Amino acid sequence: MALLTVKNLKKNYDGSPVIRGIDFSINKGTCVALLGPNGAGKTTTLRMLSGLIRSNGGSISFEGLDYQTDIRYHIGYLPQHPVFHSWMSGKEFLVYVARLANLDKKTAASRADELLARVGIADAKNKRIGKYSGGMKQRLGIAQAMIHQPKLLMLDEPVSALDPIGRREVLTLMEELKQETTLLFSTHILNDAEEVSDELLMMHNGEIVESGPMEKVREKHRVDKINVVLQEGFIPDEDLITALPSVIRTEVARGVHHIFVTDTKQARDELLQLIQAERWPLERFEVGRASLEDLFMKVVDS
Ligand SMILES: Nc1ncnc2c1ncn2[C@@H]1O[C@H](COP(=O)(O)OP(=O)(O)OP(=O)(O)O)[C@@H](O)[C@H]1O
Repeated sequence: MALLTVKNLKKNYDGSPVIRGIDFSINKGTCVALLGPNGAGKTTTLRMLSGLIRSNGGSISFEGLDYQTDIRYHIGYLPQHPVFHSWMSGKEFLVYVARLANLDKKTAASRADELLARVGIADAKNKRIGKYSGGMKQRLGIAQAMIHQPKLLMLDEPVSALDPIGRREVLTLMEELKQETTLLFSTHILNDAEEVSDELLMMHNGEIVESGPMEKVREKHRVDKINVVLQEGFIPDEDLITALPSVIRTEVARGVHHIFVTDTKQARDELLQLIQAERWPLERFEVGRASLEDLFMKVVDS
């Protein structure tokens, strides 16, 4: 059974639809990226799932229970802009959050220590949060979301505001956490979705425009292309390339000829024959894979 099922979920703001009747489900043990540009409706969706705001229609169920039953206890949520008391230490903050989640004093302290170690900031547990780096704060935020051992961990844009080091720290932590819990995170950064998640929910203008396992989605929107790099300074006759039966069009960027084709196998043979016959100084030849960005553009344009 799916852990979370969403059916025809809607949200309006000031009478205008922001979430336009979305459907999806999340299976236990998966890591799902809710991917979409700014304003697509990701935060609004996560806020409805976390029980922070009400929907204007549709249903959300968790392990078969509808949201009339309070299922918030099963969900951990890290908002896009978490607020911390900067004068508290990391440990004090987690104990405070644990007490709010109804854990007794002793359990709260041991759970705080366990989580500080889990997210890799145990050494800084007595340091004031005001002195933490962005990556450390985000890791503390994830620990906060996990305090009550939720079955589903939801993170809203967990790495968007971080510098490269912080991003790496948090992405590595997410890689580890996805082995232990079901994870749903939102992002507008295609690479992050690609790196961490197994499944995609692509959102655009309040709708889910594509969803499914990463590889399946890739396969469905496959763009066949071959990248060719010739010796620097050598300019081939582009017309010879576009005249090949399997070639649709070509683009040249930073010395790489991106050749979009109908059939990669046939195009590979035709291109290699041409390069050999014309004695072009070949440096690199690779059968390309569409980037997630190509894919996203294709999905939202179609
Ligand atoms: N409280 C609100 N009142 C009115 N409109 C809102 C409110 N919250 C969000 N919106 C609007 O709803 C739409 C979706 O916003 P949302 O924050 O869910 O998108 P998002 O995909 O999370 O984007 P971002 O990454 O920029 O936060 C936007 O047009 C936004 O302006």
